[in-house]
Amino acid sequence: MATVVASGSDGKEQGVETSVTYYRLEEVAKRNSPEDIWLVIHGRVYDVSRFLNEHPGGEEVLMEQAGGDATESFEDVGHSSDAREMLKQYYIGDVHPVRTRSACKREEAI
Ligand code: HEM
Repeated sequence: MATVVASGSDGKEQGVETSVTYYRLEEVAKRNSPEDIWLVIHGRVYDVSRFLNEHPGGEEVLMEQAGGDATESFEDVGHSSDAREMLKQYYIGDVHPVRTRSACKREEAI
């Protein structure tokens, strides 16, 4: 009796078709209060509102980066792979790849 193991040879694993929400930096910048705080790390947007008082590095450092690009400070700390894994829980979308007028119009039309 042979056992055939399907190993996703077509490469269509989950995640391939998922849609991404894009946020403009202007939108992210508004989320800078302790109740509503977003950060950008490596072009991805994270809503860390519910993580503020759980962050082992304290809430102050997150507040300092609120609404902005925290990539450099995140990397400077040398966060562990556990910390990087945690990012997924707070991921809400990507930074809008293009900031041209036509791209914005296209987005509004969707
Ligand atoms: C959603 C984003 C973040 C997550 C999930 C996160 C997670 C963590 C975790 C799990 C630790 C414990 C140490 C480790 O495992 O590396 C930590 C420590 C720390 N984090 Fe973050 N962090 C985030 C963003 C930031 C940002 C933007 C800063 C900005 C400066 C920062 C500064 C620190 C500092 C200073 C420590 C303490 C390091 C130490 O005492 O050794 N973190 N963070």
